[in-house]
Amino acid sequence: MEYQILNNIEGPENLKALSLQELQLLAKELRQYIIAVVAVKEGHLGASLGVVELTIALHFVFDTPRDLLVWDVGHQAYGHKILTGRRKKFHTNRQLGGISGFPKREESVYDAFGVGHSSTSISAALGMALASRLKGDLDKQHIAVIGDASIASGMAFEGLNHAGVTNANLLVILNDNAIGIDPSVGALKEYLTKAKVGYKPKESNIIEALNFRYFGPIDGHDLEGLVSILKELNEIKGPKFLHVITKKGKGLKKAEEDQVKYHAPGKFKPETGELLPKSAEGLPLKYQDVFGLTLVELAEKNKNIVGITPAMPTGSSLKYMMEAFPERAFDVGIAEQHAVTLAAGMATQGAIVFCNIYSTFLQRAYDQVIHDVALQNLHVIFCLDRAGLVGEDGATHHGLFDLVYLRAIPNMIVVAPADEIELRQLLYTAQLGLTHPMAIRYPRGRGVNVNWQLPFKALEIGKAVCEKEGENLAVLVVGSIIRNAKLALQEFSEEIGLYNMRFVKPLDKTMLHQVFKKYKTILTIEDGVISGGFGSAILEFAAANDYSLKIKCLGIPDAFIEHGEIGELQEIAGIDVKTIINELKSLL
Ligand SMILES: Cc1ncc(C[n+]2csc(CCOP(=O)(O)OP(=O)(O)O)c2C)c(N)n1
Ligand SMILES: CC(=O)[C@@H](O)[C@H](O)COP(=O)(O)O
Ligand SMILES: [Mg+2]
Repeated sequence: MEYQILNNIEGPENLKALSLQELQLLAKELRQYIIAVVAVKEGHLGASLGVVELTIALHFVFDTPRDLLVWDVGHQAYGHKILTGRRKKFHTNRQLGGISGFPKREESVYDAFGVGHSSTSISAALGMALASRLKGDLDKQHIAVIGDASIASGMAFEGLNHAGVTNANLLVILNDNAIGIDPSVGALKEYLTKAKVGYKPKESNIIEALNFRYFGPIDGHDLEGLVSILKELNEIKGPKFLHVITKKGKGLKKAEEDQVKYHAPGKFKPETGELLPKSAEGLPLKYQDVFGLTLVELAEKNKNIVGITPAMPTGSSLKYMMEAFPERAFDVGIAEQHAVTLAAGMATQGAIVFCNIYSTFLQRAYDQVIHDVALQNLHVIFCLDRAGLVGEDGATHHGLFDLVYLRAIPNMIVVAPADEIELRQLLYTAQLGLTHPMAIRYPRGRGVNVNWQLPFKALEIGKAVCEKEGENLAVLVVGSIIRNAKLALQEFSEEIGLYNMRFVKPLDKTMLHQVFKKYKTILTIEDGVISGGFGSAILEFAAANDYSLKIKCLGIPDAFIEHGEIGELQEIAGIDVKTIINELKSLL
């Protein structure tokens, strides 16, 4: 396809002179360009396709970057990136050294706020609006574009609640496509669905009740209508709310028909949307599926088992339990804080709750983990998927802090299985009448064993495994990064011992005393931040017991790690096989 208009767009200033007809052609080309690049380079697709017209209309009407535009989550901002000077770089999206898959302040002045985690846009845009007012800048617009799943999160409500009493120059645009990654849930979603079909009793408009002027719902693919209403809104001061109806995946039939799959579909044929076959035959299962399928097995045997996910049934594979036991598995929407306290409440009543949250998203519910779960020593089982480096989603999504923030909490058991079989056995162990909260963290992607469905066997809490005895040097590892350690050790003979420590808390002190008495040097390896993590726990153990061995810790250094392939990022962080080999050589 030729990009007659798009090829001449170096920034939003080039949009201003275009006619409506040209803007409509631009929408077609922009959509086509996103499809062409994402088909080959992968990434988030459906969300960006759905906001093509909205993106063009926003940059056409508003004076960006002077007017400040905040995209919630940011996975829908590909069109925004392309129109704001990154068209030629778009093919590097999410690759090492390339542009980020999410808006990022250091990447462009048009990216008013860095995003990745949901529901921050209203607070951020409100903050900007209040700051503008303090500076006397009263004409500037501050715009938050937020999806129907993201607006149902607590943070978004908090922002709306505050904005409604501020008179700030804030425009909240609800991009309502009735779906998150999975179908949206909750009473607000039901309300919005009714609003779409014309049920709009003014006196009970939830948005107007919060002191916003409400506009809509309008068709988010009608460029002319969008331009017209945005021009009107640009003249209105104070908090205002525009309800826009769009279709996720718009313009690619298959993406419209299977919106869950095409949220981030992997490679596909750009002409048809047909997914390129990816054979999984003979490959180990993904960790998430081992979690999901094992949970169903356990739930079949134990009726007290309950599952919770905050808006990630597909990504976490809790969907299997939702299908098998719909009354015992809950998708609570993007509500990590609620998910944790809900789990705590259930646990007080004897439910055995598996609360599955991506490691990075549990950060949002830290107080709930401490105050509602751990302080009351409730038996909630946190299953933290996507722990460690996640790859192309980058800094916002890596699960690198969990070992640190969980290890610090009294009563918590913190464990990182070495592979998916250990994950299965830990899930089994976790529901056997433990009296503490427990966090099981495991990585994105596939495991290492084809036969994962071994008979259930309880693993002793706080017990490490000696994989291999050595002579001078012991390598202590937690989690699936042990794979790199095993590969590295193939380069050496008998002198190096290898220990799968499994538990970060409680540590296997008996094993550690043996190790510290036997070896001269210790190397710890983890795929989390070094400061305060597993290696730190070993250093603390050594100090507490007056051991003066040489201890070296490998893990993620004190810096945010960008996006790229996991192997590339491991190299940057210094936890790849080659770096481990070099470390071992220098320690021997
Ligand atoms: C705090 C947090 N939890 C979960 C996610 C994972 N996530 C990314 S996009 C998304 C769905 C967003 O849906 P919506 O806001 O409706 O936007 P759409 O994809 O429909 O454009 C979810 C759950 C996240 N980014 N942040
Ligand atoms: C935008 C977002 O937060 C999600 O779409 C995330 O990218 C999902 O990650 P996984 O692909 O690991 O499920
Ligand atoms: Mg949505």
